[in-house]
Amino acid sequence: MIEFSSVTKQYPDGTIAVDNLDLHIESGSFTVFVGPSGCGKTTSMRMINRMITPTSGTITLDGKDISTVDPVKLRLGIGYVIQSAGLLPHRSVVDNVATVPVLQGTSRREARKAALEVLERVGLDLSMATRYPAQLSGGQQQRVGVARALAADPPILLMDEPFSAVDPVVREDLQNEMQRLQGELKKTIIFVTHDIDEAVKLGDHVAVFSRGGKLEQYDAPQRILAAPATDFVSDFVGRDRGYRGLSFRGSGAVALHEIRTATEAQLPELRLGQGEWVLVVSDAGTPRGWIDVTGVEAIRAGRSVGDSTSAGGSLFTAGNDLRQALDSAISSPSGIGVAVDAHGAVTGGIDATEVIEQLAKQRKDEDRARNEGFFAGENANQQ
Ligand SMILES: Nc1ncnc2c1ncn2[C@@H]1O[C@H](COP(=O)(O)OP(=O)(O)OP(=O)(O)O)[C@@H](O)[C@H]1O
Repeated sequence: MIEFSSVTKQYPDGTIAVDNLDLHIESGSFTVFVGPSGCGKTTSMRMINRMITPTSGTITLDGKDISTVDPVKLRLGIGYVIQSAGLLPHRSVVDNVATVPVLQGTSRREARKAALEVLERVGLDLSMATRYPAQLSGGQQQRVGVARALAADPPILLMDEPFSAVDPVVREDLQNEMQRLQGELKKTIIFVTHDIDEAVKLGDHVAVFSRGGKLEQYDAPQRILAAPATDFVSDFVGRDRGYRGLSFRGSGAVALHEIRTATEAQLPELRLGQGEWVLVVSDAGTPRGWIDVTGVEAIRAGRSVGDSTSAGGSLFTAGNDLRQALDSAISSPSGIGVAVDAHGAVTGGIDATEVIEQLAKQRKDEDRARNEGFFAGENANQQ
């Protein structure tokens, strides 16, 4: 457990980077510090491993004031990942990861063996292990950065904008990997980002800071989206926060309906009315695209299947969240979102109104549960 008590950091030029911060971080939690540039996220994080010293206030780690702990010893228990990965350019990937364990006295052979295991754990192909950092992509370097921070198995991991320098697709991969890793490792992670989407995706707790180092809200991500505590938070999380909040709602209870499908071989024989759509599938049942009456006529006139079908929308898997289900429906040319199984085969469809009905039902159930809780509490008080 990490506890900030009335922590302020004022730099010598008078800048107040962190203003009277009180924060309680549970062991094993994934806490994200989010806010605009210059709001004191990095300063707050670096005070935890004593790279920066608070001007006033105390930080305790499992009840012990960290200002009384030798910084070198303290940092042995705190992994640190930064945006540029910070790898040593003249050491191979495996030796970069083995650096800290070797410094701690592990033999080079043992440390390398362990390093390979950690590299595998963060999803890096082991053929990269003998390369030098410059021979890796940005995303691969970040994986090595995470592996290096994990190599000494520290209970705490500090991550300062680790994924902000890579493209959006790689970034999503790294975020998913991080979620998977945390599911396995259960470290105490403090993660800094200025991207609210990243914050609510990764964090089980999110701390929103505003300029001047003020903590505006510290809450579960769904609460940050559903009930912003201040105007600042409401502006910061953005206008489509309601839509983004759908990602915290499971789609499991939405019944899928059957979708009319056809394989390429069946297309010339299709009889469709105006406004009707059929999903073209491979022999294995995976979606290829949508076709309507105009497309079928084009095929009969000799056009290729590719030229006669409309590309499908996004896909979702039963059990994914409502945001994915809704996105699938509204991005689909037919208005029907396509659900697939783990092998990519179509399992059914959903339209946007069904998603919204499910949302309304979940909210009604929540209201009922809240009211029942409230009246139960009231009765208890009367007794
Ligand atoms: N060494 C320093 N001396 C003076 N001011 C500093 C120093 N380091 C940071 N600051 C200032 O303190 C404030 C908080 O900086 P900090 O880096 O903690 O913010 P941040 O939220 O992490 O920003 P970013 O997202 O841009 O990294 C900023 O106004 C910054 O200019």
